[in-house]
Amino acid sequence: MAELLTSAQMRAIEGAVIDRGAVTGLDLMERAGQGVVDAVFEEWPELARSSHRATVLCGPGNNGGDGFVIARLLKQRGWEVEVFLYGDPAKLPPDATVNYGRWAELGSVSELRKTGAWVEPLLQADLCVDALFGTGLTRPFDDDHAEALGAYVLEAYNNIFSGARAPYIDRIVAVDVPSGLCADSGRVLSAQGAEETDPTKRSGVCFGADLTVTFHRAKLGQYLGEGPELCGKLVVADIGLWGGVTGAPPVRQVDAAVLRGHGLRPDVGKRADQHKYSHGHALILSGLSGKTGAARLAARAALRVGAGLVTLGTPHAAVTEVAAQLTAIMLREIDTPETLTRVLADQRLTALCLGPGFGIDRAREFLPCVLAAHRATVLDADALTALAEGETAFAALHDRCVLTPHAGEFERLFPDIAARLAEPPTKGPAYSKVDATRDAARRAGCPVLFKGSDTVIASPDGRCSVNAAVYDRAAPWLATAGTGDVLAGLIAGLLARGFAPDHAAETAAWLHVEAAYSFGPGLIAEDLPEELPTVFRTLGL
Ligand SMILES: NC(=O)C1=CN([C@@H]2O[C@H](COP(=O)(O)OP(=O)(O)OC[C@H]3O[C@@H](n4cnc5c(N)ncnc54)[C@H](OP(=O)(O)O)[C@@H]3O)[C@@H](O)[C@H]2O)[C@@H](O)CC1
Ligand SMILES: Nc1ncnc2c1ncn2[C@@H]1O[C@H](COP(=O)(O)OP(=O)(O)O)[C@@H](O)[C@H]1O
Ligand SMILES: [K+]
Repeated sequence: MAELLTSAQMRAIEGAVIDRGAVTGLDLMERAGQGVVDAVFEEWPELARSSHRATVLCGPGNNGGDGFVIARLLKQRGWEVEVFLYGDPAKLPPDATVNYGRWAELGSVSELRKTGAWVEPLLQADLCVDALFGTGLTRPFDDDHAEALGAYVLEAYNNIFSGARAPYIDRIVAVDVPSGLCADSGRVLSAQGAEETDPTKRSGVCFGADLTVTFHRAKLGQYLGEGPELCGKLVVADIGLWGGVTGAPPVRQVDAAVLRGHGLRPDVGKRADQHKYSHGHALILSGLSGKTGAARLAARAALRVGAGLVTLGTPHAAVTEVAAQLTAIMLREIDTPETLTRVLADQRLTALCLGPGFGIDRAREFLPCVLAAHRATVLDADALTALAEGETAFAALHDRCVLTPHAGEFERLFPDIAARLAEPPTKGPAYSKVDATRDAARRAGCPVLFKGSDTVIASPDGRCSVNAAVYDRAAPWLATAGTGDVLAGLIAGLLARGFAPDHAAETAAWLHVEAAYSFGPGLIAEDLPEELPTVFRTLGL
């Protein structure tokens, strides 16, 4: 299980190991610098074959200290290295001071001045090392030096509005975190209101990288928001630390191991002595004629993910349309909440899905009955919009529900939380999608799955995981109509099988991306359920 750390958690792990006397901060800094150099040569083997030119930008903290180590290690390999320091050498923290001194025996340190004397060497270098700020970033680039850097980065290199990257810096490696990016939130810190007085500050500035080498464990901000785009490629270097997060529940990255823990494995998956009712029965409520596709997608996904039976609850007027397109999925006429209540008397119906293509008016009408049934329930799409309208419905949510909002639905459901998340992040650590989803789950009293390429799943007790479709799992072709309906169906199918709501959400989110990734570009929502058998085979199920 991979934990994604906040800056504070990383500091605590480092502090605990140092306090035990097992290692010194100086050792860790040396290993960190070596880890970056190793990763650079792994990524760009051509740089390892002969000596080259590097420009190293060091900041005022230990991230800068790592930069001095890297400068020394490259110099010792015969590289031509120029080092610039942003800050006062007399104020460097102790380990960085030692490494400043060691570097000073080999080369000079220039001040990272407002005049931008460092820009030219940077452009001519074969490698630029960004060791300005790491996990200690507390505010945006905000003073004179930073202004020059900011203006340069903004104009020439990495304008986060346009996403434009400078074509002329060959290779940029970020030490730990791209400078300017908040390691906890994946957001670029920015000065509030600055754009009104100075156009160069109209947004946050971040030194986007081609390669980011982080230490011990990945940080949350490398998987959230703009983090993946700005990190480029992410490598985690082992620097000999151990131990995980204590106290608050850690944020986990959903992976195959997490899924096996949730029961998606051969021995407790499906056994030969079981029959279809052992695997539960999901009821997916369908919309009116012309809107039934979404529920059919969800139903297909529920069946493929292993629910023993799946029934589509269909309004009378849509029965012919739906029936014409079903085979293994069953159909039941459900026109009113009263009929639904009668249908739900059958306790073998183990999970419900309300929302996809359902219609907001009908969702408003059915929601109280669905919630009163106290069955494991996915609320998606129109059900979320209806839920956002009424305090009574919201209060009726129970811990067997799962909410699956995308950003727009999240904003309707939790306007104050969304507003906080939308505020410019002026201080580090900034409020993150993880914080927002945790707050939402606490308020709702049930797991919330907040969609996106950085999907976050949180439970009311603070447990939280990230299922990010980024780096080598990027599947941007998931952004196509109907994939959300498939996700809702996957969750419903897993709920029907008896998965706990948060486990169902995590498992479904992971399989969803895995199926998309396995299918590849050209994917449409219909393909997702059909790709599941391949994913299961790959998992050895
Ligand atoms: N933890 C570990 O296990 C290991 C950590 N290691 C390395 O240490 C790094 C963390 O070091 P760190 O804590 O010294 O923080 P860092 O990112 O260098 O910056 C802090 C300095 O910047 C300043 N500052 C902040 N924002 C600013 C701004 N906008 N503009 C101007 N100044 C600003 C801030 O000032 P202050 O907020 O105090 O005023 C402070 O002086 C970590 O990322 C990794 O690379 C490895 O060596 C080995 C193992
Ligand atoms: N760029 C992306 N990378 C990975 N997954 C994405 C991306 N964009 C959207 N998704 C996923 O696709 C699904 C879209 O769901 P949703 O917004 O409800 O769409 P729809 O209502 O059309 O089904 C979500 O699971 C979301 O996490
Ligand atoms: K950095």
